[in-house]
Amino acid sequence: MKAFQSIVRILHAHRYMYILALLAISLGTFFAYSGPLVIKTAIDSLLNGQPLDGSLFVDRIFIRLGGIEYLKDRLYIPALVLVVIVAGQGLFTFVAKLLAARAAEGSIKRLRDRLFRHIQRQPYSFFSGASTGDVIQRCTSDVDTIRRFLETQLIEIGNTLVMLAIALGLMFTIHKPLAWLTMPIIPLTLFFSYFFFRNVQRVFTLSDESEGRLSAMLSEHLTGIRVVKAFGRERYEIDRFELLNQDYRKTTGKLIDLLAMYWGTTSMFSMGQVVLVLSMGSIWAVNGTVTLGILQVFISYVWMILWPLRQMGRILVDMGKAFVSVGRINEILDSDQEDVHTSGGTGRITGKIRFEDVCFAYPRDANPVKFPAAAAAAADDGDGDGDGERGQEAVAGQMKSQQEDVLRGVSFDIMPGETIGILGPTGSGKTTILHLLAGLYDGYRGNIFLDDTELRDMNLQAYRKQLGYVLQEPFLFSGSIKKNIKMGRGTALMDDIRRVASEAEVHHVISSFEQNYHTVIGERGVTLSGGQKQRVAIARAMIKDVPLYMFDDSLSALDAETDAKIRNTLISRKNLATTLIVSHRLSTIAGADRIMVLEHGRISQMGTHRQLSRREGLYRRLWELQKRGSEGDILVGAE
Ligand SMILES: Nc1ncnc2c1ncn2[C@@H]1O[C@H](COP(=O)(O)OP(=O)(O)OP(=O)(O)O)[C@@H](O)[C@H]1O
Repeated sequence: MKAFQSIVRILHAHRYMYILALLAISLGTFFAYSGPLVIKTAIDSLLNGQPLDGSLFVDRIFIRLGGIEYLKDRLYIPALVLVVIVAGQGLFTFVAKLLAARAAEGSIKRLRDRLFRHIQRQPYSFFSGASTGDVIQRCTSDVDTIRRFLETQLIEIGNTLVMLAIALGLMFTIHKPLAWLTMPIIPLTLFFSYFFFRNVQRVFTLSDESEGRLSAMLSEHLTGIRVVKAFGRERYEIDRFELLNQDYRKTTGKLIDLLAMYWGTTSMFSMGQVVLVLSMGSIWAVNGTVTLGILQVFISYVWMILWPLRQMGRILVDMGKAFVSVGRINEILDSDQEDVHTSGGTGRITGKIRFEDVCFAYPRDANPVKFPAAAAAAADDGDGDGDGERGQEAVAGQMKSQQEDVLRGVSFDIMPGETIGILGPTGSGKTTILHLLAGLYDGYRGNIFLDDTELRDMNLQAYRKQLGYVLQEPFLFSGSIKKNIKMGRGTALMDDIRRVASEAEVHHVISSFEQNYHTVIGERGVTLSGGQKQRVAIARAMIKDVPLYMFDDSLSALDAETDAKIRNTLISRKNLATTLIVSHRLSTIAGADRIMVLEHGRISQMGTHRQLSRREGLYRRLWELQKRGSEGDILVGAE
């Protein structure tokens, strides 16, 4: 029922067009049924001389056109009436299909827009738990399943109902006993179709989920193809794909089997029905109980109602699929959007930050959408032995650990314009601090103040516009380098773009490309190295000219010299903006105003390089290691 309501909601904006389409298809059906009636009246009255009793509208038309005697000598007139009827049927069917297609396309466009808008407004946690391939499948394949249903099948449901109503009305007016004989096929087919529909829904859910797993695997595989190649895992991946593909084929095969069973059985019903009407009708015609014209009408009508009745199977298949797809799309649409506190403060921040006893655990099972593909991937331990159980245990264990605090009572103050280096072993919570500061996760305990406003009371959209955040894994969009950098500030001029690119030490690289800033990167363009990508991402953040910058290990792919140059630039911008630099490289953060050392989700040390290099602790140990090694950089974790 919910799925049906959702379909109505999807159609709502184009409901009048759809109603017009239904009206047009009903008129088309009316014309279709009028044809046999004209032939019946011509046979019975014009050829066999029966009087026109006026009980049917066709009789009345014949009387208006001049009556039996007049038309007998002008048989071309009933023939012309037939031509008009056929043309009318064609015209109205065309109009109905056109309107239904337009209404469906319009509704589906709105649905796609709504889905994309909704996905954009999902919290960060949605994406960390999402299976990209599965989400793409919901936005494309599932949406298309609904489009097909709305465009072709929904109107057919209306058409079938109208056809049955008109046919039954006419048949009972013309000859009651023959009309009763035509009835058994209707409940029989509807009853059978209902069971068929239930089964289709069940099997299509399996098939759609199976397709989701296949899409997810494909999307992940294409993203990680370099790892696959580097580890020589092609055979394993091929086997995994073939297994999923086989599963998809199997579930789709079940659907085909169901359809074949449906067509076979309803064919049998239909033939039985035709034989029944034909044999009884012929006996009654021989007895003189029915006229030849009436028999001809009934044979035509039986065929005419059989087709849409049997079509019910196809309609129900598509309806079952559409309901499943609507359910999968609703899982996304029903999930809560990110609360960006639009009513909160939108003022410009100065870059003053205060963490007060902040504790945080990543939310468990944060994604409300069930991703069968992700579950299957989690249960696959990669040794190809199908040992799902151990895999499932691993997932449960992982879930448990996710509930533990990853930040444990973190407190610090940062003044506007300060540069803070954040250092700590892997998993100590460095990125988590930046995540919280960017408002990507709520649910922390304690307080985070920006100036004197708690983050929870700030308008996140307005606040995030004041952040320059360079993520650990820089992502550039397909398009020109200029377009990518301009994402930071849409109004930026070419001079600004060149300036920030120089500051990020990437201008000379871009200038060496034939089309310099217009060089297209990504799928259809130049592939940048890891370090070049990082630098373009840094330029994109720098062009924002904001009071707070956060660099999450963003200089890691750079050589020591470039790293030093960018650091100097950041330091020379001192007092312009507060800057947080997370790094594993000691040299990257040694020049910061203060350094925060994180261990196991707690701040173990905080101070200037001078202070920390003299104090007992992780920083000093690392610093001494560096001094002893003197060559190269010391990376935290290599201790
Ligand atoms: N989205 C997430 N869901 C659940 N747990 C997470 C998530 N992101 C990180 N964690 C966990 O939180 C802990 C801290 O992670 P965080 O990314 O903050 O560490 P980090 O110090 O930045 O590490 P690295 O130096 O390797 O980047 C880790 O144990 C990690 O497994």
